Amino acid sequence: VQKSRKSSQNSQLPPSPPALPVIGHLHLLSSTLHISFKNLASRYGPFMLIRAGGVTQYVVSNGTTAKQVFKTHDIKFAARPEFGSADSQIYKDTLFSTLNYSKYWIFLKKICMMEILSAQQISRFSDVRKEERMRLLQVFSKKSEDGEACDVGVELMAMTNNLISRMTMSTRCSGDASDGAQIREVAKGITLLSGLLSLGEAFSLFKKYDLFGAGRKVKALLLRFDALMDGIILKHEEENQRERKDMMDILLRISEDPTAEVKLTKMGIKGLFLDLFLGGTDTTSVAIQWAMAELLNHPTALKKLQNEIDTVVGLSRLVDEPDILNLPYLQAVVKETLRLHPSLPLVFRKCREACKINGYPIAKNSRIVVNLYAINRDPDAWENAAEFMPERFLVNTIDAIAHDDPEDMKGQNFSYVPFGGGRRGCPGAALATTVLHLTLAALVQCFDWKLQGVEKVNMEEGAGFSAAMAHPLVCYPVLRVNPSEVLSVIG
Ligand code: HEM
Repeated sequence: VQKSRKSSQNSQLPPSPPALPVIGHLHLLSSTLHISFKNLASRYGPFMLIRAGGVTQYVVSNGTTAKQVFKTHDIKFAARPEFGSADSQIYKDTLFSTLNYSKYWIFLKKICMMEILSAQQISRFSDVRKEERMRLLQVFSKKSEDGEACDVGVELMAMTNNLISRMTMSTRCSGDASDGAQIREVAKGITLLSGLLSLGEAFSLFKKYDLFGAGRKVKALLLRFDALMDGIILKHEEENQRERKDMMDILLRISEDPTAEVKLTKMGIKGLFLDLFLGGTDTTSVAIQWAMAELLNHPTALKKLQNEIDTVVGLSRLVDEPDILNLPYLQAVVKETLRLHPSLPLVFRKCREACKINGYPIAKNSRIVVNLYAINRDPDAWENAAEFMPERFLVNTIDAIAHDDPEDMKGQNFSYVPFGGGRRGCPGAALATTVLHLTLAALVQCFDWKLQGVEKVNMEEGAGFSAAMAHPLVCYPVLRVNPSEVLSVIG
């Protein structure tokens, strides 16, 4: 066993656990990497060096250190490290989430923020969200009528897939043959395999050999995705008279604009679409699922939320998007859920230019992992950090963020970073929170939720990078307000 690299022994390097030859710290890491990193940080501090296989990375675990990555040196850390899976990545030059910081990435970011994920574009699709919410409520109503249990995650996943599919290309994922359904299948496969690849990649042991064949399978899926996208693009070019422009219409318009600062190619459009499907579906449905699980385990919070909705919205109509502003407890429940369960708990960045973090020199091209999970649960920043306490967001204390601060979801307070931070932070945060608020509100307005055979939901976290629940959330909806009846009231 090598000697621990304590800062006193080598002031150029941050603290690091004792390492084994060749594998380094691999033996200290589990498949829930964010939890392993958090546990190690409680011993080795908020900035530590972790070596696994051939990869050395700095791990950031508190708000003050994250602030240096997300704000002080934001532009220096605005790049992603290369992943070995890039070898099988046909979109490696166009995938927004993995692109290096470049003129092209800046161009795509502008398209995201000003066009396809802008507040205006999101609000144009509020009726689509309402329809999909209604479908979801009807599925649960039927289960309630039949006295059947439901797997909440499966239904939520179908809803978020339909939402993204309709916003991106005006089609639902219904029926096995629909474009949406096929894209969903391919994206699901890619997510699964990329999880495997990135895990191997994080430890860099199997990278060269692709032992599980995941690289080859990802490539095959990407080729299928590519062919599907060709068909979708063609259809959009033929039917370009849609009254409401979806994301594909907007991107095709930009691709044909001779004055655009950068040429958006068809490959570029496909890469961006892949990102929207990979980044925008599971993340949101997993967060709603965690919120439901926390509420089931905290019946007083569930009751309080239902009372707030009953008082503000009443029982004669369904909660709707303009209501969110008047539902502070709902906002607090969503914030507290994302604090405890950030859907992407680890953020990977690459250093573009040498700088210092916490006084330690960081060389160009070093890998940095920001552990959002550990930061959001830092006991120095949050009282009873592991407890689900939405009330903390209702008061303006030193460790709580004022619920009316519009910046607090965007990682401006660096002890609360569910969407990462800085210029590379999540561009879908506004869409995600809109969907989260409304779906959760509708689910608890219309139903009481019961467990059977167990007293508490098992909150164990699943393996991989997505921080999903390890066990399906299976429960019984009991009708409170019949969505079909109130729908007829609001027309
Ligand atoms: C609860 C839901 C969501 C959570 C918790 C979440 C979280 C994150 C996080 C932590 C990052 C990395 C940020 C960083 O490096 O600092 C990210 C990146 C990204 N997210 Fe989200 N996200 C969510 C929903 C969405 C949605 C709905 C979309 C789009 C439809 C989206 C699209 C993206 C994209 C494209 C990136 C890559 C950005 C880049 O590399 O510049 N996300 N997200």
